Amino acid sequence: MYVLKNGFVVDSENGLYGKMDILIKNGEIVEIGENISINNAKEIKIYDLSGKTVFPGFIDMHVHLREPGREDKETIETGLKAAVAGGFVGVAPMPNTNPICDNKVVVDYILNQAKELKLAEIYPIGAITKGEKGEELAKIGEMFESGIVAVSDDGHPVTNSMLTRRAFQYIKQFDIPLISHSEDVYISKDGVMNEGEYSIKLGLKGIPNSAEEIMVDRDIILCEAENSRLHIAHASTNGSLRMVKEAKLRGVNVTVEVTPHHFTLTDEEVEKQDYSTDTKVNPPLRNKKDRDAIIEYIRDGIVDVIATDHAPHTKVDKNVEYDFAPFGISGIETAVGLVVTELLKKDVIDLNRMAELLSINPRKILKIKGGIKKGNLAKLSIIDIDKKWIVNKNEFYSKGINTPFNEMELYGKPYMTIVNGNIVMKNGEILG
Ligand SMILES: NC(=O)N[C@@H](CC(=O)O)C(=O)O
Ligand SMILES: [Zn+2]
Ligand SMILES: [Zn+2]
Repeated sequence: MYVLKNGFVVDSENGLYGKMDILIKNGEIVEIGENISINNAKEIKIYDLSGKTVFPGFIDMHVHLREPGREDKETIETGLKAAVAGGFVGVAPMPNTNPICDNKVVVDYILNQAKELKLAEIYPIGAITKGEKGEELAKIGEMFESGIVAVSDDGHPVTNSMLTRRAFQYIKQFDIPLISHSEDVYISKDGVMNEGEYSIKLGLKGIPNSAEEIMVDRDIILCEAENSRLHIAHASTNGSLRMVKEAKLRGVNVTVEVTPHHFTLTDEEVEKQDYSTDTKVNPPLRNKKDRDAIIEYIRDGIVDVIATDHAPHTKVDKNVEYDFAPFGISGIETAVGLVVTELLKKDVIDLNRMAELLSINPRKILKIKGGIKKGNLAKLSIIDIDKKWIVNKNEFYSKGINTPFNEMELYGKPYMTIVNGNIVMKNGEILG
């Protein structure tokens, strides 16, 4: 039994906003209130959270954990350590592992690994198509029985529109979303960065916005026609978000996420960082207009979720010419700092909206229980909002140190992560 004292608690879903104590017993929240009186004080451990903000546990609904198959890039264990260090109580890993998570055996394996570790919780995403090959539907029904929360072929689009239409029809019975990696591969082919001023200047092949937007449009059309559920992954352009907004206004069941790297950086970074392959990501860092548009769509409520698309790679894989490096940024340990620095401190969002983007909305989309409420298991992200810190990739728990944010000064450091009542991270230390 322990009590979290004097933290500033933020959870609009449960009408909480203010300095409060939270009493936790056997993993459960048993009391929330101002100055909870503690009778037999000796048996109760007290954590003073003065100056810290207590959020309902953050869920990162888009990560790549690389296990099974590429344990040199990340394992479930290193990925979940990185998650709790980054302030997340749960993550949804994408199925582009080896083997692909397209059947119940892989889903069960992932769930079992995570259960033993007792770090962050894991909510697997199953493939839409067998082997993410885009040829025939995967065993979505049996994966759902095992516990997948969504389907996606992330890493690739499902190019065949008829097959995508069938997927939209099929998932309706499970009420799970199809998460779209929106990319027209004929348009993006061989591209390595955003198409524009900088791709020309740097002599690199560009990926235009249209490669993304055509598929966002297609998937909205298919979702609307089938009255199904769509979630757009890593939206990076003004056009993508404009189409999502229009679809939402029409009543289409579509949600959208953006990543910290897309709302923070632009394609200019490829030049600034001297062709560092840590700036290479899919979709690419876009121009300033698109970056500013993303921020406006976060401000006006159209963006539902901030997800990291945590994509760890080895140094060996990244340490090649720009053209040949894999796409991806290791992002789960810098996400909260970037949200605080780039959005909260700049008044794009407030504390309530931050809880919505990182906890309430991802839970709604994936149907995960949570929230700061009597009787619920304690899943909490406790953040030191005003703490300044400097990103040091060599201190990452993730095996992937492929970050374009190294040495950046940020506000907002995760202080404590509580999963099912267990304090799994405190002050940067993982407590097993
Ligand atoms: N985002 C990336 O640049 N890379 C992801 C794949 C993906 O999210 O599409 C990866 O798996 O490495
Ligand atoms: Zn993707
Ligand atoms: Zn991804």
